[in-house]
Amino acid sequence: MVVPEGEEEPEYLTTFVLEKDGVKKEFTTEDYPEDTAWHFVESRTVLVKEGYVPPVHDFSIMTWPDGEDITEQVLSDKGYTFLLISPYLEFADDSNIDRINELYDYCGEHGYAFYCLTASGDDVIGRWQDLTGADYPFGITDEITLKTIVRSNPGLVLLKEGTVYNKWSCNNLPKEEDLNVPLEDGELGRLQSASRMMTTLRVVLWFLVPLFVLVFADRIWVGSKMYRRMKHKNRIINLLKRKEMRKKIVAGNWKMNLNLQEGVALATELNAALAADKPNCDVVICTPFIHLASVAAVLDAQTIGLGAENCADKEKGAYTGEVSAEMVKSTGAQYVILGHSERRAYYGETAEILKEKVNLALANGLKVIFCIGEVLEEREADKQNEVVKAQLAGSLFDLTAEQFSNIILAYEPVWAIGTGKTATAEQAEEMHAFIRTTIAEKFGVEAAENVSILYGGSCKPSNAKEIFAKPDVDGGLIGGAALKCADFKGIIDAWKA
Ligand SMILES: O=C[C@H](O)COP(=O)(O)O
Repeated sequence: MVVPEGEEEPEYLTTFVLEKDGVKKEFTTEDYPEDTAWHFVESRTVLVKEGYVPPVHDFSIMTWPDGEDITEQVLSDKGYTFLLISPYLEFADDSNIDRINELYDYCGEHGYAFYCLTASGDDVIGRWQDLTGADYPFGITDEITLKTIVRSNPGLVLLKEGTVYNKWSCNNLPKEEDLNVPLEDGELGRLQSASRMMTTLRVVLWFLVPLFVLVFADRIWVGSKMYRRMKHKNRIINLLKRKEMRKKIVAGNWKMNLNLQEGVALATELNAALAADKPNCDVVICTPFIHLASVAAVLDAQTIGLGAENCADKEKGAYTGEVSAEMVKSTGAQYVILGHSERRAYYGETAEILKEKVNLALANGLKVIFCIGEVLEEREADKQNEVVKAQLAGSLFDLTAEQFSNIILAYEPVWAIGTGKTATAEQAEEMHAFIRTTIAEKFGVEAAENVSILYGGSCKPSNAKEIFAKPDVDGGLIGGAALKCADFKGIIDAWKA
């Protein structure tokens, strides 16, 4: 044992109880008998003078059977010493004897000391040797001391210079593979505190680092969620900004209602109402062919645009009852509705026919209000996007971007037309956003941002404001409510704050 400078070495007294001819007697290291007829019974160590408390104390080893005190030799050994600790060999667990013997062989190979320390008597030690084939040397140590060193019986301690480097219970002895390298090069020979550091490091690596990664990932996720929210918010703001730049339109579709006089009267009334209260949006009325020229005459073209509800898919010629795009244009009209669901359903207008009509209308300088929308069964089958996309593609996707700039789209869910059933503002926005995305994919973002998309289907003064407030809704195509000036104006006024 190395005692630091300035410290006093403590003094211990070890007494040994030996027995001869049935008589027990106590001895110390001073008067330990050389007579081998004395048999060891037990030993006790007591502190007689306090001093430096070494890592291992209250400890002495007398060799067995010679009784040589090797305590100092063991504790000051600069090399490794294994101590197999068994206060009572008679009660020791002998199930790992082979491992202990292997360990002793390992010590022999590498020059490490190995002792079995016990407080058991001669007979017991001898029996243990017979039983286990133990070749290792034995030392006698006080049983209490041994019990305080390790609780397991037997237990194993690795010492170096009086410092305990490692301890094992009998069920957790060094494994065979641990003994493949010298103690100097392996984990076994590391000071336990260093091992604890390694353990701590392992905990950090296996537990804290993943925990940190998880926390970090969680923060990133929260951050990205916030970022997505911000992005979404910004997108809405941008959409609303872009919306400001798009044309806001309220268009009326009189359908097959009103005779000429009624139509002219309604147009005149509307013209006066909007002259008195200027609208915040473009206003268009689409009338039957017979009204066009007369209505054109009463409208202030700066305030109210005029459109037809249809035009022929032929340029001109022997098509009895048809009205060409060129004829529509000649009345003073600037717009034409094409692809209305009623034309598709009742007059068999296919995507191909509509494509012809669109081309002719554009060629004659008309702006086209092109209608698209799904029927109830299609919505119930969740096919609305597919249907609308096909309608767009079937009639408009051959246009150039420049031609497309003269198209106004009108989404009219057929199940909401004239039924009093309105799509919710959210349903409308969802579809309008989808339409805009579809246009962006085909004609580019700029075209998509510029195209006005109107909502049609039971739009009234009472619901127009909510629907028009949606970022992708740019106005309405109004049927029934366009036949009364007050209702139509009420919808137009939805664009006012
Ligand atoms: O063209 C207009 C639409 O078909 C909407 O008609 P509605 O407002 O009577 O439902």
